[in-house]
Amino acid sequence: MTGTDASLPAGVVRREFDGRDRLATRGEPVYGEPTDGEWRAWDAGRSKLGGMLELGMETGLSGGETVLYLGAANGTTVSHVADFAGATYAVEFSPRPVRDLLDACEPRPNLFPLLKDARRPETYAHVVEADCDVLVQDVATRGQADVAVRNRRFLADDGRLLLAVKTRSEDVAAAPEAVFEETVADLEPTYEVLETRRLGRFHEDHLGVVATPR
Ligand SMILES: C[S@@+](CC[C@H](N)C(=O)[O-])C[C@H]1O[C@@H](n2cnc3c(N)ncnc32)[C@H](O)[C@@H]1O
Repeated sequence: MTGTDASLPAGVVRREFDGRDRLATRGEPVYGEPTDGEWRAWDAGRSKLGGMLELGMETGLSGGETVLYLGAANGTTVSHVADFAGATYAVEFSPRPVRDLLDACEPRPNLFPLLKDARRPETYAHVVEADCDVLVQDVATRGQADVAVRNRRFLADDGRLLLAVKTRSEDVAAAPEAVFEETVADLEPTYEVLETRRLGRFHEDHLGVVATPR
């Protein structure tokens, strides 16, 4: 059974895998996820964006968007994004996961891997197209708000930032709430924050943020 859900982008459905209702996209499998015909389960426990969609956050995604994805790792989430989006630029600075990312890119002509540091957007500004619709960020590094601010230049004025903030990447000792507040405060001059939600059920100590450029 496949169900469409108005809050999900076109190309993302709810579908039953092994008796469990899961998010799914259509594409080649990447990380050993269950498949059913051309559908592949999107494991929200391994994907912050998947968790944001599962929790019903208003991501503004409708399908077909141009996406800049920061912190692509080995392609788990960005491969699902490329299954429903348009041109998808995947930035990752660690060479090891990029080898797997290249495999995920092979059957996806709209997915472009960039072995780059997301703190240095000037190093990929010549490749990424202007006015992206969506900036997805999951870098799990210190200075997550600063990375989002630096990459604002790629977003259209009415675009969306979909950010996963990991508290322990900022300060292992600080209370998660304090880190979340500080991160949102650092975003505020550059972005209007539309929604925040703890991703707890899927990702401990992570905050999902939806924002739009000011
Ligand atoms: C939590 S993992 C990302 C998981 C991935 N988003 C997914 O859901 O499939 C964080 C990734 O961010 C990468 N990263 C951290 N700092 C970075 C930076 N400054 N530039 C690019 N990538 C970075 C790490 O190497 C790591 O692969």
